[in-house]
Amino acid sequence: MSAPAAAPVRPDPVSAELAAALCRWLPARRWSGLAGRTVSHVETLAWIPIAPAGGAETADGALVVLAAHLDDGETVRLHVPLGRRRDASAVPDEDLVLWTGRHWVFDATADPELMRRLVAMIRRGDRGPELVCTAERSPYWRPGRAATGVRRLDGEQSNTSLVIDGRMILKLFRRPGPGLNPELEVQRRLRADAGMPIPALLGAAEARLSGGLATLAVLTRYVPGAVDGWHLLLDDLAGPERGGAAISAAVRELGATVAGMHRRLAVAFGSARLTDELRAGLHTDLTRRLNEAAGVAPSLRLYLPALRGVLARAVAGPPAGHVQRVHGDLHLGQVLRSDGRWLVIDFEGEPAAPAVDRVAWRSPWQDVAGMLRSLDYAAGHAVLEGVVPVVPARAWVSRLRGEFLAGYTAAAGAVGGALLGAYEVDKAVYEVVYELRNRPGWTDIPMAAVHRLAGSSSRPQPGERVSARSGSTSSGVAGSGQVEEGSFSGD
Ligand SMILES: Nc1ncnc2c1ncn2[C@@H]1O[C@H](COP(=O)(O)OP(=O)(O)O)[C@@H](O)[C@H]1O
Ligand SMILES: O=P(O)(O)O[C@H]1O[C@H](CO)[C@@H](O[C@H]2O[C@H](CO)[C@@H](O)[C@H](O)[C@H]2O)[C@H](O)[C@H]1O
Repeated sequence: MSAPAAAPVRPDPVSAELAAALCRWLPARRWSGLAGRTVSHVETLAWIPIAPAGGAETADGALVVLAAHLDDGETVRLHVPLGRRRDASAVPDEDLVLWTGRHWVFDATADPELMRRLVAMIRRGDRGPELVCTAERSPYWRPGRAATGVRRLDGEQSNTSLVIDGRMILKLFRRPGPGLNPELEVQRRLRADAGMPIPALLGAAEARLSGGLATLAVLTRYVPGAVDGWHLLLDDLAGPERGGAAISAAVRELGATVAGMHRRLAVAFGSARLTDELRAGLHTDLTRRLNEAAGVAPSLRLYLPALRGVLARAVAGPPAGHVQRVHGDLHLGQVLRSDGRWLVIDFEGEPAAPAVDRVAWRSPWQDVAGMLRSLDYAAGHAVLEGVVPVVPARAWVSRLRGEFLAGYTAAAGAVGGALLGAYEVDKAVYEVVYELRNRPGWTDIPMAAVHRLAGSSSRPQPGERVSARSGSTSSGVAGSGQVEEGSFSGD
């Protein structure tokens, strides 16, 4: 299906005035990943009008792809859907970009009318000089259901998602890399596999850029009443049954679900035996990531020798296992529990990783390690918030790690060994950097895990403090970066 291409909103879409306003506005948006950085100028790579719906529209808008040039020489590609209205009183202040004297220009994801029009474009399969929309055949498109509204999610997100009428979720990718987005790629490749534990794909919007198509938005089925794993486990930590039979069974099932996901990804994308050569490459890669992380987070330097030892052990011993397409950033926030079933979302890989790394074949133990780290995170967060003391939190992690691994290994028919430990190190140091950049108050959670994973050789004495920012140690009371004996971070 195709509809006529919509006329441009105006001939010179990004005026000098709008460009200057965007330079000021972008760094404060979490999804831009530009906190604390300076955008010196923006360049318009695509300006795709949001087609009118054929009624009495009160807004116009466009899907805009910008190259944001930073004053340090880096250039970041961003998807910034923009809307324009005379009356923007319903638009939250933080979404307003510019008052032109006649109109407000704002983040179009704050505008339900514009977002509905985008969904309609996907449903029709609109195409234009810069646009390719595609719609899947799906019962979830069925008309006649109640229009309950458009709700933008307000949680921490790398992208921006909106729930449409409680039955679809529209995810706008904010950093559209060149080429097919890994999430859309997985959804398309596995759409016919009813057993793949992912929500059904409904459609997508892609931009034609000079380097090829870039994915701007994906529409999938919204799973009503779903609880993500992070909130489910935080609730359990705060509840009376903490680590009881029901949550243990759910976590064991989660292990089996992740194994099933790996099996299906391997069938769809292929796999290869983990040879000595591949293992050596893996070791080089993990060591490079560790060194880079230590460059950003000085607190890691103290632990480098011990952590390098863990990575080296992963390539000792006889090679076993295989590599394949994996999830790449698996954690409890990426799994949804609904009707006694787990579903996996967000196959984009690590938000900061280069596009080529996100789709590279890896050992499936990387995803397993991500989930184990996440169990540790939930406990660490509960301790940080004073919801649960350290000792029961440790016992909880230990128990649920065991359940997850039992579920995974039984379904996958394999055990992780040294490779799993190496991936836990990799994830924990990634998290230290992630938290320093995004949530400095949480940095103690992965730092405690780094301390545990490094073992006793670099262990500070009880009462000695490790500063996550400087890496220096000193005597002191509990505070930022403190690592306690009997840390909560697992067994
Ligand atoms: N199909 C879905 N059904 C219900 N909720 C969903 C669905 N997809 C995502 N969500 C919710 O949206 C949140 C963010 O989605 P996600 O794809 O992880 O975005 P991001 O890549 O920006 O982190 C998830 O944590 C989950 O709560
Ligand atoms: O969900 P994203 O793809 O944006 O992933 C990034 O952000 C995550 C946090 O939102 C971050 O995950 C870390 O914090 C989680 C709790 O908020 C925890 O469950 C994870 O285990 C921990 O890694 C993720 O690392 C980052 O890539």
